Amino acid sequence: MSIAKVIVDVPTSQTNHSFDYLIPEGLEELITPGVRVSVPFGPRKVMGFVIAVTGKSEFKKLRTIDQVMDMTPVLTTELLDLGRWLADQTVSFYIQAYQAMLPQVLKAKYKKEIESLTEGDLPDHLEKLFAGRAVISFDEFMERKGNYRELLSAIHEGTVQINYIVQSKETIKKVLFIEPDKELYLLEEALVDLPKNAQKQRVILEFFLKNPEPVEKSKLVQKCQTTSSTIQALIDKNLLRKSEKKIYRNPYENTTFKKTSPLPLSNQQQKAITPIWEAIDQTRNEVFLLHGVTGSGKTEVYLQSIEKVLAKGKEAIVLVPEIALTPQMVRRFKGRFGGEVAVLHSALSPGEKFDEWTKIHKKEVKVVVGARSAIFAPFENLGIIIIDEEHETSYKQEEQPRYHAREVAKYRGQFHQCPVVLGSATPLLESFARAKKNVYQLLEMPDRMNEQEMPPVEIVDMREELHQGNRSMFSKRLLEAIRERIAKKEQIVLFLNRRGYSTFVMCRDCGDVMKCPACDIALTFHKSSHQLKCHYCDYQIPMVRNCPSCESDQIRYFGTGTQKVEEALLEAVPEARIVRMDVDTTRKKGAHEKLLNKFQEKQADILLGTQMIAKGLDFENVTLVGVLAVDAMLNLPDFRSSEKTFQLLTQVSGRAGRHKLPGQVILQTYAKEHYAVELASQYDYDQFFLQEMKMRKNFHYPPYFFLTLINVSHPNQLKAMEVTRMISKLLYKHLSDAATILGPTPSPIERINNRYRYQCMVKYRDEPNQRSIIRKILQYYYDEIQKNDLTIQVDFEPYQLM
Ligand SMILES: Nc1ncnc2c1ncn2[C@@H]1O[C@H](COP(=O)(O)OP(=O)(O)OP(=O)(O)O)[C@@H](O)[C@H]1O
Ligand SMILES: [Zn+2]
Ligand SMILES: [Zn+2]
Repeated sequence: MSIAKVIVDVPTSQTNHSFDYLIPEGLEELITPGVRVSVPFGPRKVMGFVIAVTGKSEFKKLRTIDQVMDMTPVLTTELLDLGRWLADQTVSFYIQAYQAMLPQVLKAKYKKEIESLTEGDLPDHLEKLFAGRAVISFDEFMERKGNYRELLSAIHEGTVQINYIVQSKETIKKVLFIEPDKELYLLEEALVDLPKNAQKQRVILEFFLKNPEPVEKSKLVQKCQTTSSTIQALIDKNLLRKSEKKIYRNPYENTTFKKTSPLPLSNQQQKAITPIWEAIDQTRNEVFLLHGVTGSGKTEVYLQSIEKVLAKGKEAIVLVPEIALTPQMVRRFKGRFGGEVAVLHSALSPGEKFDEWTKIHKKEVKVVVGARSAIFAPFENLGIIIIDEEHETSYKQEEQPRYHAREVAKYRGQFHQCPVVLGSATPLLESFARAKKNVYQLLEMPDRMNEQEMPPVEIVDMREELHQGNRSMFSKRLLEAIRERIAKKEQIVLFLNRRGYSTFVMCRDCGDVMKCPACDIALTFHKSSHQLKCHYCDYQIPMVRNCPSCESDQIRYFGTGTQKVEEALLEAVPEARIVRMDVDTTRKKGAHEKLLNKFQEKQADILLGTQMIAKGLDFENVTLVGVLAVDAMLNLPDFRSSEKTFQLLTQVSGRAGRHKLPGQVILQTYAKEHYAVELASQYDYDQFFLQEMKMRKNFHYPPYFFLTLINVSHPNQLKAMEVTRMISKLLYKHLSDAATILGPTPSPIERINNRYRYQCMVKYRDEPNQRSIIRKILQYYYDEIQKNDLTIQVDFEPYQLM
């Protein structure tokens, strides 16, 4: 008796364990761990993942698996274990973890078909089923009681394959091909016999005599300047035939990638890469922190590390933040490794993502470059994992399972005994601290490739501007510099810092920002109550009229949009040709690339945008980078606001003067003396690290303490508050005395979609029981979550504190 242990697609705490099902006869070989099945569950049929197969069960009456959904496992045993670990770490359901590892399309409904790949005969039963056809539906195979064992061995031999036919339109791309239906000499004869007036048909036949391969119909029409009816006429004569092919939609199809070869490494690159190469050679797991300034040539180090891995027949995962996954970036990897590379990012349609994933699953590629979820690429022989811009917050998933790709990378690195490389010009404080303690091996690349100094940074004090009567958002200095570059036909990147929303209160006269005395984060202005509140603890004061430091009445809250900036800029510099890049202008697919191309081809002088232009861009002609309002980020109610500001300023500055022309950076701020601004302008990461670590120590933040953020929301404000208070109480009671529980307090964004949001936060160093306590709390509220519209989110080591 064979029994499968199945995790069913019913995400509740009662069902968060495996269920035993009988494996029907004949399916024993097919049903292996990692395969999805359809099983009866209560009155319904649900999908489930087989996680193990055993010979016995402690239950007497077992139901039987209804159908098998995959012919080959979609999750490897490594990923099955990883999913379990992930669910435990993030206090989510096993099913959520498994689903997170697969492309969206596999969660939807789809049909399967079996395609014959052989010219010769298939095994008996199959041959009969196929009856000369190239493709049959899987349903037919089931209905006619096909032989699974035969099918499976045919799959292993590669004589048939299973195709997933996804029913949403955008996910399939079938292309019509035309090819000769007769031997070539017969085509030649037909050509001679064609009537004189069949000139158009003649062109097509001549084409095929020269190129007898199947050709896409649309290309044929184009190449022969012909029409469908002419082609059809030849098909009717049985000279040509149509065939449909499912092809991989290659999102970069129309881009040609120039083949690049490895560059001779600079001294610092050589020094950095040697220990990575050694780890690859010795099949040894180690985490490297590659700290290299912008333009130091980190990417080349990645490329040549991967080359080594490929030479050993192994595979590589490269993670790049979503917004840095530009065609420029993709080009660097495809240029070096060509068809070995799959690209996974969110701008692809579900179908395209599925195609890329399939290439990985079928082992047709050896390198994947992608955003966060690419960390789950089902490779089985990993030789390296690289995370570029490791400090980026987009590596943390902000829904269940709330995992961080870095932690998953470390897990997989250990499993495969391969190196994990974290690269950044501004490593996350926690990572740098680990490197200092030798938990990670630190690799430093302090110099730029072009051996130029980093571009000089000029800080403009916007308070001064105001005092001199300039109330606009551009300083005189910045406008002057912009005009100068336009006159010289050089280009400008203007960066508007506008992350999230800005409700901090600042004095425009002296730059003072209202902060919580206990938590050192900016207070948030609440319009409804006219109060200033801290979002970590419950400190609050009435909104002030005058600045407590300088008495000025120029105290107000802050924020502006890119569109407004564009208008103002055009007024000030009418000759400027501006490309604006923000969420609005890049909504359409391909828009991002188009805008960048426009700028690249110098059809614009100024690239104006938000964070999406801060990273990865490399334009030769950019000599000026301007940052309009540094302060918006500096004053987010987030203990990482200084660090994020430092990172962002460093990244933005890194866009200037990357090639021959010298660059310059102008930062506009009301907080000239802030250490994050000052040290960023000096590119002094080490000093920033020391200063920031002091703050973290004083106020008990990471890396000295860990945080857990619990967010409760409900349409009724009192309810949300009450539940949060109860949770705080329970945590206080069950955690150790060394843990601090802050709150309950309203979340920085107090209400979303008419739901009130409250939060509490745990600061702790070591609470081994925390996860099980939180699981119990969640179970306690289970009914209310199900029936009473309550949500409770738990975020371990949160990155978003809104
Ligand atoms: N060994 C080398 N020889 C010559 N040129 C190189 C070499 N390595 C890198 N470069 C070039 O130097 C420039 C900067 O390198 P790269 O973009 O890899 O730096 P980076 O550290 O990844 O920068 P960023 O963090 O800003 O993205 C690129 O134009 C790259 O082609
Ligand atoms: Zn003031
Ligand atoms: Zn506070």
